[in-house]
Amino acid sequence: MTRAERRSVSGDRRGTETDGQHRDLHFDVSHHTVRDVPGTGPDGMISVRDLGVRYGGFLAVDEVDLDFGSKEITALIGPSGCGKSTVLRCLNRMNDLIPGATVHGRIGYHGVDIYGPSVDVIELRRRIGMVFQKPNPFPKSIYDNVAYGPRVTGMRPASMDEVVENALRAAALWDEVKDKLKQNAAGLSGGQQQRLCIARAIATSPEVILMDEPCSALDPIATAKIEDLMTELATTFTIIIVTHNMQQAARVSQRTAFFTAEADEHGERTGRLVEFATTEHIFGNPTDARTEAYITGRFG
Ligand SMILES: Nc1ncnc2c1ncn2[C@@H]1O[C@H](COP(=O)(O)OP(=O)(O)OP(=O)(O)O)[C@@H](O)[C@H]1O
Repeated sequence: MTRAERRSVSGDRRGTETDGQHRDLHFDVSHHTVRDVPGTGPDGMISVRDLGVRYGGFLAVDEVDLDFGSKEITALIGPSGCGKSTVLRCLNRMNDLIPGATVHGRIGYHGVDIYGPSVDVIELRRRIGMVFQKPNPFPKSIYDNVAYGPRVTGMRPASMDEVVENALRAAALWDEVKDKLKQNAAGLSGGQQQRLCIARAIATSPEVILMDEPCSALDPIATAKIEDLMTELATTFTIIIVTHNMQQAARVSQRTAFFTAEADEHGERTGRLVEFATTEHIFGNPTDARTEAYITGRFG
């Protein structure tokens, strides 16, 4: 099937649907046991085919094909404006929240088209959580921040205290906050707040955690802690991270996707995937000259 044919099959998806419209719809991937899949390579848990995104008339990114494997860390890198965050946001349909954003192509999650008509977007985002660039805890207690996701997604754990403790332990924050769980999260340091946001994402038992430049607002010590944490989390979760920091991509990820945006004859800069390979290959022996120029600091 050609790209054009695939596009007409999957069609354009408006980005203006609200979560509420999908609340009654079921997104059932429970028969897939991804935790049994060895994390040795892209196993197609998430497969992106011919993905493109428009913001109004502007084609921000196009023709993206990627496969993400379970329990590994994939880094999305490239110069500013090449569409890394846009692609990341498509993976749990966060672009639905941007008025005027339209998505075409296909994203399969355990073989289910996440833009399909029967997908429950709330459930999708429970399974594919997100951590943002700037730590954004809610103006609530540490405990309530972590309990928030399980509460709003209707999880009924036997013990919420246990869910909160486990998530905070997994985010390497428990020891620092266990005696002040009722205090407001705003009192934590930036690095602690970001680990709290990771705990908040973990609390809903996701399979995948998307991270959009999670360390860019942090100092080097807090960054090192989050990087260590990512490596630890990847034994349980699949992590996809957007980062500007190439050393970080090289340190933490097993696979790297390099994007760039070159102006076409009309001057429109559409982001495209240049190369997707093991991190070792991308940083040691890239195939494309543009990748090499970027990782050696000659452009971007
Ligand atoms: N909400 C939006 N509305 C309109 N255009 C947008 C929006 N978000 C992103 N864009 C545009 O889409 C293109 C890709 O942006 P995106 O943020 O995905 O790139 P990026 O590679 O993540 O950039 P950066 O590294 O600077 O964060 C850019 O030209 C950007 O200006």
